[in-house]
Amino acid sequence: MSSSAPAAGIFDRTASTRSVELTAVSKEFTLGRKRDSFRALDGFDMAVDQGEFVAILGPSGCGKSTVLRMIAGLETPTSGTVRVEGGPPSALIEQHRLGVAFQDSALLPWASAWENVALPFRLAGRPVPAERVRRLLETVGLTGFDKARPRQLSGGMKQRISIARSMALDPDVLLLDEPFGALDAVTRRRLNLELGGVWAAQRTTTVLVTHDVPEAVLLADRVVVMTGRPGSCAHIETVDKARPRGEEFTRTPEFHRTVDRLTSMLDNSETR
Ligand SMILES: Nc1ncnc2c1ncn2[C@@H]1O[C@H](COP(=O)(O)OP(=O)(O)OP(=O)(O)O)[C@@H](O)[C@H]1O
Repeated sequence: MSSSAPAAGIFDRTASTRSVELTAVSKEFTLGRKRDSFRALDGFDMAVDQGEFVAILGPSGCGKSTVLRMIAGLETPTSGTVRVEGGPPSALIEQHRLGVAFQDSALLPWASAWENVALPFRLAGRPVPAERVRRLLETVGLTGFDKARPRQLSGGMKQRISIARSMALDPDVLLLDEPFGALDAVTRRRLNLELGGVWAAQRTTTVLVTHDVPEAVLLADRVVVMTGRPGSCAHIETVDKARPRGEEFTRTPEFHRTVDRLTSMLDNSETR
């Protein structure tokens, strides 16, 4: 079901199918008045093919969110390059071809579920296609909640709206940073299965940052395991399992072996 490979060489794929590419990326942050700097990422390489789902696992503080923020154009590398769909991240953002959902669902509190999902169309200055917004709400299981305000919804429902919103403009690349991190284990598992189903139908190129090893193995085509800070790529796991992947996949010995192997890698990763 799954296969391990050393970090080097696994991303040896044709450039024409490549969607996201980080090459020898390092990031230094400046801290405090003395302007001390510290290195968060060191020579990080990653490539994601079009239509691929890649999950990033790593110890706390190893730079996972920084990687995602670079792909989203919110941070720039100190050295190395970040290319998305063949150009700098800014090009994709200007064209509204990037979808983002983060841990805190960041919904507009005064707006209805429907208006929150419609927001990307308004920000892009496009007419809101009511039927598409309705279908997005249906896709994430929120039919009938279109008029509800975020405070009237559970945490899981808010995250579903956030994910529906990130998919609204049918982005070329979807970035998910711990989208289910604040949820209880049962809700998280259910939403994992739902996201897997939605994703299997759309196959949007996706990068997911997560602390949850089963979530990564269930959802991803490949799992990147990072070293401790400064973060680099320690290992890549290919999860070679057909989609859609249902709950039965999570009960297979292969699933548990892969989860155990990646968990022990994370347990052993130390700050360099
Ligand atoms: N804007 C910033 N200025 C200074 N340091 C930063 C900044 N952003 C991130 N860092 C630091 O860079 C390191 C990596 O942060 P990042 O949030 O990317 O890690 P992470 O792997 O996502 O962590 P976690 O798993 O705990 O969420 C951390 O030590 C963090 O404190």
